[in-house]
This record gives sequence, structure tokens and C-alpha cells, in this order.
Amino acid sequence: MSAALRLHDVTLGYDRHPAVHHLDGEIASGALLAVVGPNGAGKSTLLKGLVGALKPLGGRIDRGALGRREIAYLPQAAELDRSFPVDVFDLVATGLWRRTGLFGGVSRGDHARIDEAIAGVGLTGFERRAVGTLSGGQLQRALFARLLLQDASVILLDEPFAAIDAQTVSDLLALIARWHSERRTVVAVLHDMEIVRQAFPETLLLARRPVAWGPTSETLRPERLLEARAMPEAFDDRAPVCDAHGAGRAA
Ligand SMILES: Nc1ncnc2c1ncn2[C@@H]1O[C@H](COP(=O)(O)OP(=O)(O)OP(=O)(O)O)[C@@H](O)[C@H]1O
Repeated sequence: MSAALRLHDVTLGYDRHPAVHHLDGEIASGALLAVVGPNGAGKSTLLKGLVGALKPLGGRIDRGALGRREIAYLPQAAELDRSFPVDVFDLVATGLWRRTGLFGGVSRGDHARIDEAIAGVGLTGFERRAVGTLSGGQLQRALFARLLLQDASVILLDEPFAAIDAQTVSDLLALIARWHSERRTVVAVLHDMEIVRQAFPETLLLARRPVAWGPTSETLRPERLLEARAMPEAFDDRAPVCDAHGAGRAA
């Protein structure tokens, strides 16, 4: 299986202080990978590095022939500005920007595709609702509809199920399974280990450094979870620019 993304001794951080150290590995094309770890472990930082929003402090991320627009990224809900005056239809329509450009009009065919994506996440009837009035679960459905239209080959999801009810989680997991069956590469930061065990065959356990990366049942062994939990919580502003650690792979 070819690699969609290759990490070569990658260190990512802020103001030259590392948040994630020395990550080596491959995310295979078509992988369904969960990224787990304690708060502050660097999971969101890793996704920002993968999408290219954060430049590595060290090492290299090889995206092969993938263009930036072929990587779709759903940030944590907390990072979204809900006050932006846009309705569900227009939010979902921005998923077509890759093809239409920012000022390209919406053709009749596009209109049908947008309606189809909205129906695909169960939001028919909400097209003209302002996004600021949606519940958390409804907003997440709308954002998944946008991802459907983006038609990206790599999809990065940061805590897509935080504060989402069981029905919505199950509906959105079905979309993720569909992307997987379409051979898209999906990487999701998750906190619910049950969901990870049930739906994600491969897992990376991060605690600033990679504790384990491989088949989910191997990665989530209790001793590895304990090791990850022992990670010191505070982000050390005085941390040296880089502090080498060994990287462990579960398989
Ligand atoms: N913009 C930033 N500037 C400085 N430090 C940051 C910034 N963003 C994150 N950090 C720090 O980098 C470290 C890793 O943060 P990150 O958000 O990647 O962790 P996480 O594993 O996603 O955590 P959580 O599970 O709490 O979302 C944390 O110590 C955090 O405080």
C-alpha cells in the first residue's frame, strides 16, 4: 500500500518550543487512523502539521503528489467562529471552492450536489438556518456535509465527536466508513476509546512523542495507555528547541 503522508523525524511546536517530538512513520493511502493521547499530547498540533498550517521545527512531512487542496481538515469545534453570518446551504457550498474558486457561481448541478450532501447528513429542511442557531450536533453534521463536497483524498478530523449525542456519532461514523470504503485516507483525533476500538483499525498513541503506532488492539494495551498518561501535563515554555526521545511502534 502506498503512503499518503510520510513523516520523517518530525518535530512540531510553537515559538520554537516542541509540542510533538520525533515522529517517524507513514500514513498509508486509504488508512483509517485514530490519534489518541492525553490533553496537551500534541494531537491537534500534529493535524495542523499534516495539513500544512504549521511548519515543522525539525524533520519533514512528505505529501507526495498530494496538493494542499486534496487534504480536508475539520478543526476542533472550539476553533470555529459560529457568529459568522452564513446559513447551512452556504456553509456546505464552500466545500466546492476547490473546484469553483471563491467567487465562482453555484450552477444548477452544484445546487443539486449541495442538496444531496445536506440530505446525506440528515439536515434537509435546515438549508436556510443560520449556523449560529444550530446545535453542536447539527453544526457537526453541516461540517461533514461540507467535507462530503470537498471530495478530498485525505480527511483530517479533530475531535469530531466531542459533545455529540450517540445518534449523531453513529451517523457520522457511517460517513467515515463510507470514505474508508472509497479508499480515502482518514485521520481522526479521538478521546472515546470505545469508538476507536470499534471503528478504527489503526491507532497512533501520542504523548508529545509517539508511544505506539500500529493496529489498534496493540496500541491501546493497558501498559501503553499508562505510559502515555504519565506524560507531564504542562507545556514547558522553557523546553529546549528539541529533546530527542526514542519512538516506539506497536507493529
Ligand atoms: N498556538 C499555540 N501557541 C503556543 N502553544 C500552543 C499553541 N497551541 C497549542 N499549544 C501547546 O502545545 C501543546 C499541544 O497542544 P495540542 O492542542 O496539540 O494538544 P492536544 O493533544 O490536541 O490536546 P487536547 O486533547 O487537550 O485537545 C499544549 O501544551 C498546548 O498548550
